Amino acid sequence: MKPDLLKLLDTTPNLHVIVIGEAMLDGYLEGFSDRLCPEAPVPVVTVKNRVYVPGGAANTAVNITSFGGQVTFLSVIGDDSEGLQLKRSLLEQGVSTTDLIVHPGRQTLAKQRAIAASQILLRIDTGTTNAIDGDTEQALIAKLQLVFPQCHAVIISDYGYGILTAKVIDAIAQLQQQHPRILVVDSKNLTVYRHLKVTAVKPNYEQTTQLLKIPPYIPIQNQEISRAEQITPYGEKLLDITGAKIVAVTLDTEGAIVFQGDSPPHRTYTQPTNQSRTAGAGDTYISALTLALASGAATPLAADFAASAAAIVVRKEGTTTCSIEELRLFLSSSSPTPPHSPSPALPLSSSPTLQKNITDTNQLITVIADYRKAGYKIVFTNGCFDILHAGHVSYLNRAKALGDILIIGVNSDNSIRRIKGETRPINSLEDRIQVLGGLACVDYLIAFNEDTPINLIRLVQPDIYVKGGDYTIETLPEAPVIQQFGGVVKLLPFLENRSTTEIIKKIIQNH
Ligand SMILES: Nc1ncnc2c1ncn2[C@@H]1O[C@H](COP(=O)(O)OP(=O)(O)O)[C@@H](O)[C@H]1O
Ligand SMILES: O=P(O)(O)OC[C@@H](O)[C@H]1O[C@@H](OP(=O)(O)O)[C@@H](O)[C@@H](O)[C@@H]1O
Repeated sequence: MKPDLLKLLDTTPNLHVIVIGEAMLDGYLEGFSDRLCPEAPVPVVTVKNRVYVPGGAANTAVNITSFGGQVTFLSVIGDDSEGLQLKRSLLEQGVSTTDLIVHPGRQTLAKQRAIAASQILLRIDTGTTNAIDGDTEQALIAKLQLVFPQCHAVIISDYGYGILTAKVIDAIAQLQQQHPRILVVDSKNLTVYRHLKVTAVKPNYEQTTQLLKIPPYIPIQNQEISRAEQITPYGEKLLDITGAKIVAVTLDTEGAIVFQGDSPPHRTYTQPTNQSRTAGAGDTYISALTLALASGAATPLAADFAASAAAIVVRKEGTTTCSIEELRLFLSSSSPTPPHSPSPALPLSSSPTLQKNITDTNQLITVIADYRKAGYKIVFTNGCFDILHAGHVSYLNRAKALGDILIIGVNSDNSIRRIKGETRPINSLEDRIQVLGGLACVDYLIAFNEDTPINLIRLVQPDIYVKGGDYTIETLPEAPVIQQFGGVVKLLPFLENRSTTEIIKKIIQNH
């Protein structure tokens, strides 16, 4: 359970958000390709299915609606078939098109992808990209003036295709002075919004390096630093360049890093989806961030909310959104995924189950602190888990059910040798961690080399410490330590006739 984040879901439906920016029509032409074009060495795609969805700023508007918010969508489209299709798609997704200005002199922006065998082979962009004319500008400003005083928040979704002209930006600045609102900007050129002193900006990594005029990070062997590490020292500079109160830098597979005033940067992590074919994860992120800030959430909570929504959409294909129900399910799920899953910078091996393995106690402390802040109950247990059997699995599932996050201290090979003799363990620490990591109930694993887990327990300070076997509270050496910091000890009996020693005996007898 993530109580604070879940509470936000109750407030977002009451919010009215203006989205202003470039409406696009995203097209997905899906088919197959079994030959090359005779005129040029390019694949011929036989289209079997066409899907059209709102894109660009229109995707942000749809995202607000899908979170249950009320949206006024301000944009300019052409009087053409793409414009008609876009209106239809917006209406299908519950976004009113009454505030869309149709300008016969413009061609609606459209981005059509040709897809075969799940690969985007080509994107064709069409539409007018120069600035809107004076009359359209005035009409847009008039609409803004009408709705601005009634809204809770404004999102500027500026792809640089002519809607956010200097006059429109100035009009927003004036309105913001008269009726200060949560004002969040996603723009390829954030510097032009500096004088607005906006609430938040959301550059992605590429835009951030451009803002900072630093070269994008290219990994060099043996000098691996993450993009988050590269950007972290620039928090103050980014706040200064953009004039924003909050700068949320989204880093695709690395999650996001959020800067605000003198507070330490707030980092969110994501489960990297390397083959992600999602378009508009940034649109989802900014929509959720804006709604959370408009609900009065503190910045770290708003950032976690946005990261959770983005984590949902990146599992989907194409231009897509996250519904309030999906988010509720995600946030209620007891199995932790982003925003708090371990950083991809952790020692990963080829196996995803090893992502649960923490080798650095500082990392463990950070992870636990984050969960605590969000109101989670930490359960801790420890053991050898050599040759995992049904008794272990049932025990661990019951341990997990006692709280939210299950952390296991796993005895190192040396500590098992000392406790159980030279012939043990049968399986190495790496293998035991790999097997335990495959269990859905296990959230984090950390090895310990001492004979008892007492030092680890002092570090974790679990809400609930679980121990199996024949102990009583009186005979359990860890019990006084747990009780010292207010934790609870739970003793769970093992299943009968299930033990690693029994398995070893059986193998020796029968084979
Ligand atoms: N491939 C991915 N795997 C996991 N999460 C992702 C991936 N791409 C994006 N995200 C999530 O979506 C957020 C916004 O995505 P990003 O690509 O940084 O922005 P934009 O879409 O604006 O370029 C990220 O902060 C991250 O949480
Ligand atoms: O900026 P260009 O490439 O010209 O046009 C925008 C597109 O790249 C896509 O950008 C995505 O946003 P994200 O940038 O993924 O958040 C979404 O808004 C899509 O709907 C949109 O088609």
